[in-house]
Amino acid sequence: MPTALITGITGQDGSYLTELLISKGYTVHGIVRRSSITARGRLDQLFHQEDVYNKRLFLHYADLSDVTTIRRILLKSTPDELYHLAGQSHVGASFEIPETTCEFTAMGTLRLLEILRDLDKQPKFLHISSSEIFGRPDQSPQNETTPMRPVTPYGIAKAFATQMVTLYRESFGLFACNAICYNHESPRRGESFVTRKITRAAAAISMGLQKTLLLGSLDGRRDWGYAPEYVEAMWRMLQQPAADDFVVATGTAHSVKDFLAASFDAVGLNWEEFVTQDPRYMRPSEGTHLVGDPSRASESLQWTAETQLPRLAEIMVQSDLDALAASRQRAET
Ligand SMILES: C[C@H]1O[C@H](OP(=O)(O)OP(=O)(O)OC[C@H]2O[C@@H](n3cnc4c(=O)[nH]c(N)nc43)[C@H](O)[C@@H]2O)[C@@H](O)[C@@H](O)C1=O
Repeated sequence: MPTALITGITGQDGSYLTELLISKGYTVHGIVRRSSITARGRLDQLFHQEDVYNKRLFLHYADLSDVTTIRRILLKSTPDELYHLAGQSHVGASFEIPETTCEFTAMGTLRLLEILRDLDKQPKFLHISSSEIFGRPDQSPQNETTPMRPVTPYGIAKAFATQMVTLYRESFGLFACNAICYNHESPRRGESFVTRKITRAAAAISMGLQKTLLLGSLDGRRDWGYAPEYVEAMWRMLQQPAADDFVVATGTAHSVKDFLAASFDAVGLNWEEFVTQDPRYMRPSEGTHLVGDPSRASESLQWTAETQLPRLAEIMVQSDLDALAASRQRAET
């Protein structure tokens, strides 16, 4: 059975992708950044399956700047497929830490490509790119040929990495793909991203645990899909006869206000009574009109995003309600 290596395995996408690959019979190696807190909660279900952890799922410590260790992990695990999901993924934070963002997101990707270039057995490579590379595009929806016009440090770092992946495919013959992913959410989304911040607040307010929700700009429109479906598209990309780039998106844009309405509707509340705008969450510059055209993915991968608003918000709110109820019960016993 095939072997995969995943950078960013402990993240939202990494955990869903690991579950998908394990269910398909893969052996999965994951690279984990060493830090004082080991945030592996998203992989919990797999750790508790006796025939999986340390039998078909192996974790290795390495930082994306640690070339010698990454090379050693690649040489020892000899993966057939390498999914590169790691990086500093918060667009707002990239204004505070542009250098760190470029270090991990841009240079981290280049370093991996350079290691692959020297390997005798080169795995198929998938880089998770982002709609942020388009920034303020001239055309809407965007597809794989839309020119990149990033307007955030994160988007600029992703544009660099995306272009490098294309270069290594075209000039060095690597089987290397960019999954140009639009926003994709789930109950495992980090709480600092707007969707999860909203669904958690809607759940907490409805349970009397929170009074208000502070947000930044409500004008943004995003193409929000469901993360477990997006990792399926990533896997399908590496099963193609030739490497290519694919937009992974629903094709429909919604506003932050739409997401608020769907989430607060799910608990029978009106969001306008609880939301206050706070300049601390405003960004110096924002991408606009970001909505993807997933036609190529639909035609070549037979992939379509199924879950959209309001269902997406309902799934996330229900999960937050369940988690808050469970933690309240633990506190009471
Ligand atoms: C495709 C792309 O998708 C994600 O990046 P993002 O689109 O920036 O996602 P977000 O959830 O941080 O913001 C969405 C919108 O919501 C607005 N917004 C308002 N108030 C708050 C607020 O309080 N927090 C946040 N985070 N956003 C807020 C914010 O200004 C923006 O207009 C990442 O996965 C990224 O890695 C990626 O690649």
